[in-house]
Amino acid sequence: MEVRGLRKDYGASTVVAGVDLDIRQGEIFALLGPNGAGKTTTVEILEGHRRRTGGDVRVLGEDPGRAGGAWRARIGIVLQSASDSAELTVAESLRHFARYYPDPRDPEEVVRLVGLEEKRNARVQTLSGGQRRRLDVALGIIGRPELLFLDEPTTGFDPEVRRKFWTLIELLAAEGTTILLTTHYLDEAEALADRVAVLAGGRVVAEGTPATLGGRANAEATVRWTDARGAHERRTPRPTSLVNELSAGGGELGGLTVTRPSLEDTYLDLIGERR
Ligand SMILES: Nc1ncnc2c1ncn2[C@@H]1O[C@H](COP(=O)(O)OP(=O)(O)OP(=O)(O)O)[C@@H](O)[C@H]1O
Repeated sequence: MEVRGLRKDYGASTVVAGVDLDIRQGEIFALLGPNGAGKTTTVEILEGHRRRTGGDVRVLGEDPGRAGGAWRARIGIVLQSASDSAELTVAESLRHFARYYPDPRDPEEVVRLVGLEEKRNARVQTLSGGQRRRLDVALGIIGRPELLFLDEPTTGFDPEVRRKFWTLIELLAAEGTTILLTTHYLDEAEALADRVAVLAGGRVVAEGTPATLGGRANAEATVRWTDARGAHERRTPRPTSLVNELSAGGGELGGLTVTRPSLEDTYLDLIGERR
């Protein structure tokens, strides 16, 4: 997927202001950013659900603004709020949507993948919020997409289900599915994404692997330790030297920790919100 100079205006206000992205096949890419940053707008343009004001976009080799049904069958979409087929059961809706695709997954397999076996015969309207979201994910992957868009996929998931969902996403990526997800959970981005981009005010303010984003890997570290005089904390760009110095006498340093900024610290710095 290649995006160059993507722009979206609503009247006089520009909500996407020149975004460039390259997402490789089989990659898990996370789009981060505060509310209103332009994530959903960007993703909806890439899905062909919204017109752009400017820029070049190629998704699976085609312009989503012009692509037809064959292209659409190659992508899977999980929106923030899904359309409803509340009268059907879980298994029925999966069978129903499978018919739209040339090479769908087996609906029973998909029920298992998202952990809805016990609810396979339940009507959609009786599902809990988190179960409903799992069905959304199931519907997003039923067509065996080459590219899967996930807009805040795990909102409302309990911790165990979130972990299972991460495993599912990793499985799909291992099969070669390209995944673009938006999320407000930085632990999710850190666990899943090969690369992340931070969007703020309609611009990409940083891009990289979760480990190196915003110079994180080489950022100033905080060294903490405790001795007879109490607890100490020092920030330094060269923590190894400091620890060497402190332990020169050969003694153990009590409670020694060396920490770099977390992805969340880095993210908050990037969007200008760090306390
Ligand atoms: N149809 C529309 N008309 C006018 N403004 C819009 C429209 N859709 C979105 N916007 C504005 O565009 C900006 C970006 O919205 P968008 O939904 O892309 O943000 P987001 O990064 O996905 O936010 P969130 O994290 O809250 O989902 C917001 O200021 C929003 O109010």
